[in-house]
Amino acid sequence: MDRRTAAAVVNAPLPEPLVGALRELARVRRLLVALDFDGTLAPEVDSPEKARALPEARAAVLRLLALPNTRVALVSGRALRSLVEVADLPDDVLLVGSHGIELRLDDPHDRLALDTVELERVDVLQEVLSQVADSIDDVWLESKPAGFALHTRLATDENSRLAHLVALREAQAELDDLTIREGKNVLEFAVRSTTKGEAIEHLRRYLAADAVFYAGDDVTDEDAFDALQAHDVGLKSGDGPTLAGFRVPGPDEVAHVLAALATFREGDVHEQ
Ligand SMILES: O=P(O)(O)OC[C@H]1O[C@H](O[C@H]2O[C@H](CO)[C@@H](O)[C@H](O)[C@H]2O)[C@H](O)[C@@H](O)[C@@H]1O
Repeated sequence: MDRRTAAAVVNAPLPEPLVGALRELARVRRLLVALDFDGTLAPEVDSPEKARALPEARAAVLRLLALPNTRVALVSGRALRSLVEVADLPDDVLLVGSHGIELRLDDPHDRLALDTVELERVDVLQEVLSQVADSIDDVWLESKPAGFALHTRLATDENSRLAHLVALREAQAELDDLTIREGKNVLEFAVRSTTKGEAIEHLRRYLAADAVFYAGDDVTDEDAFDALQAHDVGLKSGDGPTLAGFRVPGPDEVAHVLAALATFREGDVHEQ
């Protein structure tokens, strides 16, 4: 799509039911805006460290952050450290990393503490999965505090399938009760089982939020959509089955929706 067509798509009016839902949501007293990062705020790229939120999405997030009783959280599969780097947002953005395992809320000293058994299991996982990544072309391993992501984005379909098969077989032969998640060109292994849905429930309680907006694009975001309640709004970015109430084609349109939510909420604040 060329830039003019893309601009026309993004500036196209949002569907009326979505606009109505955003207007309603903008009126609640305490609002949580929870956002997945890759594929939602940031277009997908080959190197995870190069991913950045679209400028329009970042601008909308900053507008939301400036509003009273409005908190923004990033809820990502990335390790917290990686999320902090690529997101580059102010410290009052709440962060959830590793699909819910890591949290950085308002206390910057909060740290994930794995017990000895978990640490040993991470070591075993590293040994097994490194061997898989080292033995198959264009497959690489991303390290996270409680596990690993086996990336196959640049591998052939055949090598990607092979990497998944061998990694599953070898990891499960060594360790039981692993949490295994398949995402976009990635297979993730963790020694803890927390989900993005649990993270949403935790954030809702932590903030005493009256309603939640959640946007996400991948399979693990479905846990978050599943945790939404009747008065919340879920927005799926891109294709694939979803529990979300609304869908847009991708990050450009997510940015448009966030800007609309900011505009409605700014209007309501001025009316109060
Ligand atoms: O929950 P998210 O914020 O969407 O994070 C999910 C995974 O994102 C990253 O991988 C994905 O995005 C990369 C950059 O666009 C892409 O190269 C890769 O193919 C995707 O799987 C991240 O590296 C993972 O750790 C996250 O779990």
